[in-house]
Amino acid sequence: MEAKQPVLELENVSVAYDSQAGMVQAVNDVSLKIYENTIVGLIGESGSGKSTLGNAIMRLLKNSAVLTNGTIKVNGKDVYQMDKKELQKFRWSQMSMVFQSAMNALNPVLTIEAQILDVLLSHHKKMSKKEARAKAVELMEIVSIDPSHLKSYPHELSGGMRQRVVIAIAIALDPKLVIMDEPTTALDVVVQRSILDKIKEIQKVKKFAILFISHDFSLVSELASKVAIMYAGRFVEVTDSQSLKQAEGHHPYTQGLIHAIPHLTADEVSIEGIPGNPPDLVDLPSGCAYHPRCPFANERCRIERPAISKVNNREIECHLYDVERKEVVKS
Ligand SMILES: Nc1ncnc2c1ncn2[C@@H]1O[C@H](COP(=O)(O)OP(=O)(O)OP(=O)(O)O)[C@@H](O)[C@H]1O
Repeated sequence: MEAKQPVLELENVSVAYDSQAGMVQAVNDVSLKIYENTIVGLIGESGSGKSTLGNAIMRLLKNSAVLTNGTIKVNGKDVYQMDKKELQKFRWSQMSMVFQSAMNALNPVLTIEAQILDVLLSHHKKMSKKEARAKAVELMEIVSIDPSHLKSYPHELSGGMRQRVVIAIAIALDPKLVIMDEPTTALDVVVQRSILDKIKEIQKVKKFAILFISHDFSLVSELASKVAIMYAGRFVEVTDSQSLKQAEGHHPYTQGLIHAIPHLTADEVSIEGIPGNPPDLVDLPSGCAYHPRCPFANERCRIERPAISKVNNREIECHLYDVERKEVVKS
C-alpha cells in the first residue's frame, strides 16, 4: 500500500531575521509531518519561533526574514518553488492561517458579507455573486453565527463572533491545512472553550489538518493529538499529547512546562515556574540551548548539540534520553 502523503511536511527548516544585532535564528532545523484530519499543537514560550514558523509555511515572512535552509511542502508541493501566480492561487485555497489577534484584522469599513465574498470571488473566477452569497450563508452556519450578521460590520459583533468570522474566512476555500496562531488568546475562557469545540466540530466534517500554535500547554495537549515543543527555535520534543499527562520521561523542558501548569491542591494553587530566561537567539548557548536552565545538564550538554532520538511515537533532543528505558535519565 502506498504511504499516505502528509498535508504538511517540514524538512530541516531554518528561518533567520537579519537584525541590527545580527542574524536572529528564530527557527532552527525543524522537521515535522502533519496528516489530514489531525491537529498538531506547537507550544513554547514567547519568542521561541512559533509564529515565525507559521508565517514561513504560508510564505508570508517579513522582509527581514529568510528561509535559510530546508523545504516546506503542503500537499506534496514545495511552497518555495512556486512562482508568484501559483502561490497566490495556492495560499488560502490549499493552506490558510488564522493570525494572532486576527479578530482585529477584519476590515472595519466592510460588512462581513463583503469580506467573505472577496475571498470567495477572488479565488473562484467562475463563481457567481449569488453562489458566493449562498456559500457565505453556509459558512456563517458552520461557525454558528446567524447569517443575518452578514450585513453587520465587525464592530457590531462580539470578540468571539469576530473570531468565528475569521475562522469562517480561513476555511472558506476548503484548504487542506489551517494554521491557527493563538486563535483564542484574546477571548475569555467560556468563549475560548466554545470556539475550540467549534474548531473540533468543523474539522470532523472538513478533515483538514491543523497546526495549532499556542503557549497554553494544557489547552494544546487537550486539543491536539500530537504536540511539538519548541525551545529557542528548535523542536526539543515531538510527542503524542496523551503522554503529556505525566512529566516523567519527557525532555527536561517539557517536564518544566508540565510542572508549570497550575495544580489545585486542597486550599491553594501551586505553580512551579521554569527558572531562568530563554536564550538570546543571536547568540545561542553552546551545546543544547536549554542547558543553562536544565536541572540535569552535564558537561556533554554544554558542549555538544544533542541529536534526535526517535522512539515509538516520540522524538526527543536530549543527551540524557535513554533509548532503552524510553525516558530522560538524570546523570
Ligand atoms: N522582525 C524581526 N526582526 C528581528 N527579530 C525578530 C523579528 N520578528 C521576530 N523576531 C524574533 O524572532 C524570535 C521568534 O519570534 P516569534 O514571534 O516567531 O516567536 P513566538 O514563539 O511566536 O512568540 P509569541 O508567542 O510571543 O508570539 C524572537 O526572538 C523575536 O524577537
